[in-house]
Amino acid sequence: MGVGSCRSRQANVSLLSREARPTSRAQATRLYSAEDPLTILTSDTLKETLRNSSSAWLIQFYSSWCGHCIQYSPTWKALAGDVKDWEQAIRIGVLDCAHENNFDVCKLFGIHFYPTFRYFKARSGTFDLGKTYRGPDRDLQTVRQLMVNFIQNHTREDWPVGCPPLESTRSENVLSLLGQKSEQYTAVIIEDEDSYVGREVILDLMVYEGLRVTRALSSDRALLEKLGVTTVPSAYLLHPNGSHSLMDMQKRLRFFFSSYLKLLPGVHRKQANAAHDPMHAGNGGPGAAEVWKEFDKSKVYMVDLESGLHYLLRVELASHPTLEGEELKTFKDFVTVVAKLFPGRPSVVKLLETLLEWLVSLPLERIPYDAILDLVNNKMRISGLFLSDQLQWVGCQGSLPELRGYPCSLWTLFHTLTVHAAQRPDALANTGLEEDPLAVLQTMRRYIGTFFGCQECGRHFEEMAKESLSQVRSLDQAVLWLWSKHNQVNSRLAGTLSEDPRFPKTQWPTPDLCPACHEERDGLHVWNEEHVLSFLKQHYAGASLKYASSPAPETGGVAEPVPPGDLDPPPASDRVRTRPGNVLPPPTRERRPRVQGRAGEAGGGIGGGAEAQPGVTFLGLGFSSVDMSLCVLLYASSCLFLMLMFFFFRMRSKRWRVRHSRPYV
Ligand SMILES: Cc1cc2nc3c(=O)[nH]c(=O)nc-3n(C[C@H](O)[C@H](O)[C@H](O)COP(=O)(O)OP(=O)(O)OC[C@H]3O[C@@H](n4cnc5c(N)ncnc54)[C@H](O)[C@@H]3O)c2cc1C
Repeated sequence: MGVGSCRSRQANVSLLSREARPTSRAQATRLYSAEDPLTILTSDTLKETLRNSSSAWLIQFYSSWCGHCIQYSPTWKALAGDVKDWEQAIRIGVLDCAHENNFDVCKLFGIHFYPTFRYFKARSGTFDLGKTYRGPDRDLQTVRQLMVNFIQNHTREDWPVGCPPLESTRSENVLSLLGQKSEQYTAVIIEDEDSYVGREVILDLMVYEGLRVTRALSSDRALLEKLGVTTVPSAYLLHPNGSHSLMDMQKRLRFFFSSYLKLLPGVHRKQANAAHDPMHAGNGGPGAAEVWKEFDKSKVYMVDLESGLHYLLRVELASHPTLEGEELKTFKDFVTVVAKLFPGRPSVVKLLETLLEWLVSLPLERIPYDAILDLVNNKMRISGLFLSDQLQWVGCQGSLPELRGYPCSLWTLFHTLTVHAAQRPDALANTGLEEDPLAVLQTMRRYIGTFFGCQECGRHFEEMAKESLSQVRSLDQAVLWLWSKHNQVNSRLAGTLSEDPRFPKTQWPTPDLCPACHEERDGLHVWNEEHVLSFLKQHYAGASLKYASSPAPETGGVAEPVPPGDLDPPPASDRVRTRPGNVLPPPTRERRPRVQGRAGEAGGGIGGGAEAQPGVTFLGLGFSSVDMSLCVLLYASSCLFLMLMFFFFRMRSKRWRVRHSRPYV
């Protein structure tokens, strides 16, 4: 890119004293890390990487001491994230010429200024120094469009292996497909000749299967007329069943077109491991072993949150035999936050509140987790306390048993808690956590770091927290912080094996959920955070929250999967009212935390099975079935006693009357 901003100091650097080198080395790793969505190249890897590469490359040769390079690095990272899905066509790399190991290779490639941007063609068998970009404009959109141009400069012979054709198609090619059945969708982006939207959408979708994207030009009048296109860019969709229609887009932007197409049913990211692909798995179809429950992705399901809480309290934490010190403090804070903010059904909230009261009243410095489990399992049989011990995923169900589930519910739980903290700022009053906008996030951070089973996830989360959590100043900012960090994780995990092909990791909320959240500035997708915040509040605390009837223990049967249609709101009145007919767990000592199969699997739970005993509420007091039996017994014996007394006195008075009615002789 034109005249570099910092002149190469290779000669000088090589003369640096040994003392100066560690600084240079430390800086060399400062600008880019393995977490960034780009390839960090070195003298050992550069030539080998470029030789016969199946994709083209755009490499920034930078110097970590160069101020311009430092300032430009966020743009470069954003660009790399933006075009991550183009990797089979063109890849983004960096090489730090300030690193002493790289001096030679930078010299070999003739790098004199930093940063220097070089394009390298795909499938080049010979040593190639690349083509330097010399334009003055380095903004993200310009560079991205240049990448498209560069790909198009390839010939048929050296065309990147996985890259689909980018040239426009002719009307007859599109018209001949109308009404034809096919195994996949075909999307046609109709646009002006100088527009990049079509080519960018083609590249965005190249790692997805179940769909082919092509582009046609607005100058093709016959096509526009036939398809009824009046404005460009537009997208026309041909369905596998032969039907076809114009795509109804809220905004005619690349991000909107791409997101819409990625979310079409049957369209999913190609997996490196086909075993993960539900379309290729066993007898086919997602959740073949499970009963798949249709659900509404614009809703949050209480059954997911409660299943997550069950797993967290009875399985994840139960692997710690005792809690003490920092662990105990983290657990207490976690229970405080959920007891005060969890928008659950009364029986669950009452259980959490009882657990909190118990923890607060206990002066112990060390608590065996079994004691906590007894309470979670309601061994004391306090009426109105109940948390199902069945794992039932609805919004968090995965297409394979190992995908989604608990981690999905954990994210959902913490988003819900941050939003409820922002909606009800007084909820944490008198807990020691009040007035702290970071209360929920710090609790989450400590929970994830201390207890979350995925240690690597905890390490990544801690890095993000260290970097920016201290900048959060308000409860609203806390909501947005967690949202943006979750998106960062989504972006890092897109295309990896933990991604469920049926639920691709996208930047969330997608345009179909919140069109107003998305905007475009200078060709780059940007978030409208005001709209994102109100969307999150509505999604995690508003009408989107769907309450599910938990397994119905009253029936004495095994819990049924909860169909989304059966999801009812909780009693609106209060959070601690006992639900009539609530069920208490059996008081078995041997009771262990149990992880059950997905919904639909057989198995009793706390609430499933003949052991369940109903309780009753009277004047706000909970009575267990034992209490009730004693009452009945007492009542019956009192009646008997009164009747006996009645007959006794009656007989006595009769005898007395007979005696006194005799005339004195
Ligand atoms: C703290 C934490 C760190 C993790 N780190 C890693 C890791 O390093 N490596 C790894 O492989 N896995 C990690 N995981 C697991 C991973 O993030 C996913 O949870 C898992 O792969 C399941 O993904 P999912 O498709 O169900 O969606 P999830 O990412 O779990 O999201 C659950 C639901 O939240 C909503 N959502 C999505 N994005 C957002 C957002 N930005 N803001 C608000 N709501 C959103 C959507 O409705 C989505 O269905 C982590 C999980 C947690 C809780």
